[in-house]
Amino acid sequence: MNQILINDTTLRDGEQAAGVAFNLQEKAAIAQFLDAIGVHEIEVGIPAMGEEETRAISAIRNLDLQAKLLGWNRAVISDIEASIACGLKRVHISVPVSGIQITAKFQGQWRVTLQQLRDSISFAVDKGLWVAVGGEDSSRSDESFLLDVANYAQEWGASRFRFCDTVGILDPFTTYYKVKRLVTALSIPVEIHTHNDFGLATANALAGIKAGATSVNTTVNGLGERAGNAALEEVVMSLKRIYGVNLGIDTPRLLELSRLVARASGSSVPPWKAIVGENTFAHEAGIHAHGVLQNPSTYEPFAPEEVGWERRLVVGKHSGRHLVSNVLQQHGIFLNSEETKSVLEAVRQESVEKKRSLTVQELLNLAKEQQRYSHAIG
Ligand SMILES: CC(=O)SCCNC(=O)CCNC(=O)[C@H](O)C(C)(C)COP(=O)(O)OP(=O)(O)OC[C@H]1O[C@@H](n2cnc3c(N)ncnc32)[C@H](O)[C@@H]1OP(=O)(O)O
Ligand SMILES: O=C(O)CCC(=O)C(=O)O
Repeated sequence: MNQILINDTTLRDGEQAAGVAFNLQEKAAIAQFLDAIGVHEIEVGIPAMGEEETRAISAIRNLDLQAKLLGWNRAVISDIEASIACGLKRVHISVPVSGIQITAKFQGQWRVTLQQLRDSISFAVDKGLWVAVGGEDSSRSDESFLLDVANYAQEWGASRFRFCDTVGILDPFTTYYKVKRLVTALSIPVEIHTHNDFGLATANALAGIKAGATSVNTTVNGLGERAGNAALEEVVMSLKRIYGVNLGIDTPRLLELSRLVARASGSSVPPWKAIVGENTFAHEAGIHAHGVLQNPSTYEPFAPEEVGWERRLVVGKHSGRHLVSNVLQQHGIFLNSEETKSVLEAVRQESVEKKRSLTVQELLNLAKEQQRYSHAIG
C-alpha cells in the first residue's frame, strides 16, 4: 500500500455537525493535539465564515505546528483572499460536480462552474499557494464529467483532487471502482472523503485507499455533517491492524483526543463506538469473560492499551461462574460451586432490577449474604 496521509477535518466538516461550535481555545487545543499525535494535515476551517473563524485559524497558524494546515474555500476568489489573510499557504477549493448540485448552486450552468474553478485555482496558484480541489458530490456525478473536472483541475494547477461521497450513498465496492478510475486518470494524488449516512464511512474510506487514494479525510469520533464522517480512530486503527500500515500516529493518545473533542463538541460518544467507546474493551458475558481470563485475544482484536484503554471485566446479567469466582477470589472470598451458582442467580436478578451491571461492592455484598446463609443452615 502507498504512503497514506491523514487530512483531518474535525475543525471543518466535524464542526459542521448541527449544534457544534468550537471556540478559539477549543479549535487551537484540538489542532495542537492532532499535531502532537502525528496527524499529517489539518483542515482548520473556513476563512470565508468571517472574523470569529479567521481569528481561530490565525491562532492555529501561529502555533507553528508540524502538520500542514489547509483552509476550505468555495470556488470564489474572496474565499481564497480570506484564507491568505489568515496566513495559510495551502487552500482547498471545492466545486460541485453532480447535476443536482450544479443545478441548485449554478442554475445548471456547468461552464460557469468550471470557469469559477479555473479562476480561483489560477488566483491561488499566482499567490504562491498549494492548491487542492474537491469534487463535491463526486459519488453522484456523471463519471466522465467528474474525470473532466479532475483533469482540468490538474491542468490548471491543483496538486490533489478530493473524491467526495458527500451524502454517503456509496458502498465500498462502488467506492473502489469510482476512485480507481480517478486514480488511473490523474497524475496528482487523490484524496477520499466519505460520510456515514449508511454507516459505511470508514469502510468506504478504506476502499478508496485500496483503490489508490493516498490521502484520507477523517474526523475525531466521526463527528460531522448529518451522520458524520470517517472516524480518525477507526481509519488509523483499521489501517494499522487490518492492513499492517502504520501511519506513525501515537495511537495510545486516541482516547484522550476523543474525550477532548467530545467535550468541545458537546456530543458524547456512544459506549459501543468503535475504538473510543467505553465498552470497546469491557467484557461481561460469561463465555467471553472466561475466554479473556485465559487469553485476552479470544475476544479482543488488539490490546486496549494500544488506544489508551484498560481492559474491564464487568459482572452483570450475562456473566458466568468463572468471572464471578475470579472477582470474588481477588477479594479473598472463596465459594463452593453451589454457593457460586446462587450468587450468580442473585447477580442476574439484581442486574435486571437495576438495569445495569453491578459494582464490585454490590457483588461482594451478595457473596457475603450467601456466606451468612450457608453458615446459618450449617
Ligand atoms: C459539502 C460541504 O460540506 S460544503 C461546506 C459547507 N460548509 C458551510 O457551509 C459552512 C460555512 N459556510 C458559511 O459560513 C457560509 O455558507 C458562507 C460564508 C460560505 C457563504 O455565506 P452566504 O454568502 O451567506 O451564502 P449562503 O451560505 O446562504 O449560500 C451559499 C452560497 O455559496 C454558493 N456556493 C456553494 N458552494 C459553492 C462552491 N463550491 N463554489 C462557489 N459557490 C458556491 C451558493 O450557490 C450560494 O451562492 P449565492 O449566495 O450566490 O446564492
Ligand atoms: O471539499 C469538498 O469539495 C466538499 C467536502 C465535503 O465536506 C463533502 O463533500 O461532504
